[in-house]
Amino acid sequence: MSQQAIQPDADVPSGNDDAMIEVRDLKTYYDNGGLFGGTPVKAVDGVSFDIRRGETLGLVGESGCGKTTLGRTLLQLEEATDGTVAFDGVDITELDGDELHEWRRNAQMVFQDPHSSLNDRMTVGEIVREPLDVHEWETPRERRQRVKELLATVGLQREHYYRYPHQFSGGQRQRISIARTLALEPDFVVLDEPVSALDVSVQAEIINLLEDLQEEFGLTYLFIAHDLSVVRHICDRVAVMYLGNIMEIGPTEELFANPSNPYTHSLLSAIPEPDPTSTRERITLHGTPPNPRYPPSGCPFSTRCPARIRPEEYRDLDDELWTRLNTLRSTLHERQRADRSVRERLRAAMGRSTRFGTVDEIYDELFGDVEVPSKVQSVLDEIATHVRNYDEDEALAVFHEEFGSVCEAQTPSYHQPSSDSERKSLCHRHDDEDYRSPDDVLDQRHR
Ligand SMILES: Nc1ncnc2c1ncn2[C@@H]1O[C@H](COP(=O)(O)OP(=O)(O)OP(=O)(O)O)[C@@H](O)[C@H]1O
Repeated sequence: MSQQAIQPDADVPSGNDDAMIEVRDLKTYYDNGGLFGGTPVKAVDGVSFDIRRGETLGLVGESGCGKTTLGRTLLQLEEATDGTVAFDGVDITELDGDELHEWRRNAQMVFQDPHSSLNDRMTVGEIVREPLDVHEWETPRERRQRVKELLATVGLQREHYYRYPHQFSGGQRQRISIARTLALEPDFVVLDEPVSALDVSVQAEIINLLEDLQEEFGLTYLFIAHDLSVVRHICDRVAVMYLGNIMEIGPTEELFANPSNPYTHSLLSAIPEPDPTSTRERITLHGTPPNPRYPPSGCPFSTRCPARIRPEEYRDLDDELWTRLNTLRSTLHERQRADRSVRERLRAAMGRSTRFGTVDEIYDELFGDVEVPSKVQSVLDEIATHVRNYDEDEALAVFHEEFGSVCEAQTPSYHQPSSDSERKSLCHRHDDEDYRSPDDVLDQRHR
């Protein structure tokens, strides 16, 4: 099988000519704007992908991984820090003023919560008409007429024009938002968790409406969602995001049936298994994602990855112990970045307990009930000495020296199973000359 590596910042060939939006090495950092700048939050940290005309691309990942920021940056509601977003060949990150105002007609967003996204002091008619007013579309009479048609299109009644949003249910309010979104006949719509806030019974109605509208008006969607079953139903392709990066992208059914990336494996494994005879174990993701202000070195997923590559001499170490060692690494990272107040330091110096557990507590918690070989124990002892001296940097250096691998030493490249494949996955393990594949490792450990 030939493997083709693409650097994350490379101009990724789309493999198809029907790309409506081409995103290349896009970064969106939030700067707190403090006096001395400070370290920015890397909400989107170098993503490249295409969105094809007429498709629905799903965007999934844990809370805080950068989905909304990415969606907003595609619409220029957030300013890109770096990279390009070409919309029908025009780099919209370069637009401003009148050009940006004019371009905005093409692209709209539907928000998660229909209760807070509609202005309760405006009538439904005024809300839906507002974009037409802003863009001075035709005459006021024609605008009113258009709004009434839009209300009918989304399954509301023309008489609803004069009512207020609070008179409507959640599902109806989301229909109002959708009507407003369609007012200027956009080509591209970002749907940011459009059904998450709705009752399950209403979710299907709104999903059906979105599918009908897509067909009728030839819309292209970016569908941001937590609920993977909805994504599986509605999306043609899916991008899986973690800590500002796209870990895997590919056709929905292929990706759900046969995930390539360890993060996709972990995310899908959280969905209840429909087959009761399946012997596959759930993969439990330990800890929370790292702070996007201080992403780890190497692979973004390395601190939690159930398939992290081990140094040769630890290949056969007990899996549970290996997991605990990874948890220790995450804990050291968190302590390294935590803002320790003067009071905390004083309490520690006086031997009183602090909100930072002592290293003995942490070791007891992590290693108290597992057998630790003497070689590992002596490294743990060395790490503990540095932690007692509040030198987490040195503790991590010792950790990486002994237990580290390519996963934290180098940023992985994207791999495609073959040059014409639509799948891409960001993981060192795809380099099958040197390592076992993610599938192999996870199958063995989680069967
Ligand atoms: N305006 C902002 N200023 C600073 N940081 C921000 C801002 N907006 C988002 N962030 C941070 O950027 C990161 C990505 O946030 P974002 O809302 O894009 O993630 P998400 O995947 O959409 O999360 P959720 O699923 O919870 O909506 C988070 O760490 C978040 O705290």
